Amino acid sequence: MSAQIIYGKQISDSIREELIQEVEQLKQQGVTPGLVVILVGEDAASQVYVRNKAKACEQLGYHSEVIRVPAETTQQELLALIGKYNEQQNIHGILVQLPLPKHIEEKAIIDAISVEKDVDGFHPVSVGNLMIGDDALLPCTPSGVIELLKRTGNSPAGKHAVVIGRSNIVGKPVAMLLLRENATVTICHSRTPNIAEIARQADILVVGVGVPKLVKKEWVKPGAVVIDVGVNRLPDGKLCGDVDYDDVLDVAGWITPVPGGVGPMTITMLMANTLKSAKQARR
Ligand SMILES: Nc1nc(=O)c2c([nH]1)NC[C@@H]1CN(c3ccc(C(=O)N[C@@H](CCC(=O)O)C(=O)O)cc3)C=[N+]21
Ligand SMILES: [Mg+2]
Repeated sequence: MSAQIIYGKQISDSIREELIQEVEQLKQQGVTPGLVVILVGEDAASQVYVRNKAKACEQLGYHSEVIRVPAETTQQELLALIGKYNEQQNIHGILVQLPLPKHIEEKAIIDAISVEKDVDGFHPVSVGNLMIGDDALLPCTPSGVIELLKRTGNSPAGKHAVVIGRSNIVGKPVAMLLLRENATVTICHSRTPNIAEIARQADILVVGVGVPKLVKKEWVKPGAVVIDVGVNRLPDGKLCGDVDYDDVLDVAGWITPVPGGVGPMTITMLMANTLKSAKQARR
């Protein structure tokens, strides 16, 4: 028996088809969704993501701007740039690619983005809205994970979901969304002594830690849904997840590949957030 593969790329394509319909309606009302992506410095991995985001904007007919500034850009200069786009009417989403160079305080940058345009869902107010359950722009990777589960018939309700990783961009928000979807949620991290044992209790296992091939078949309950959020660039240039895919394939019931799993969904949810923000800006 081999796991069913969750083709995030295909699911992402069909969501984009749905979005295109909505974009056309909005455009008839005179509004074109607009996204600006700001890239500080020359990080090679970031270049790929930024290119994929621009491609998605083109596919959906958004207005998109990619602003590349040098690694030496000061925090003050970056804040001024954000201030400009906060005011700019044709821009509905602002994404500053992380990580930033060390001399820039990430928190100051995230705080400066207007909540209405926070399409990453990283602003403290967005995070608070997520916690409370209010309508918010949700972080893209976590909401992509939920979409993958729902659209493959793996609704989290009543399931035991185990999240490995507690980052602000993946672990914590994905745990909160799973809770909102009525899963019973356990969060494991680097100081959890018996991770494999806990992971093996999961009906849904979500892994986002940045350790290539950490999760082996002994960590997985037969038939479990395994969602791999890891995007690790190996020395040979290949992408690899946090799950040892080949090892886990025969045990899991469902599994996301890397690439082609969660990654494309992240970008599609960014497009969905930008559209949502553009719709809200009409009023
Ligand atoms: N402010 C901010 N927001 C982000 O959302 C953000 C960020 N900073 N910094 C970097 C991470 C990483 N990230 C990815 C997006 C798409 C793919 C993606 O499309 N992956 C494809 C393949 C890409 C490839 O081949 O390199 C896949 O998995 O199939 C991966 C990773 C967004 N991030
Ligand atoms: Mg992926």
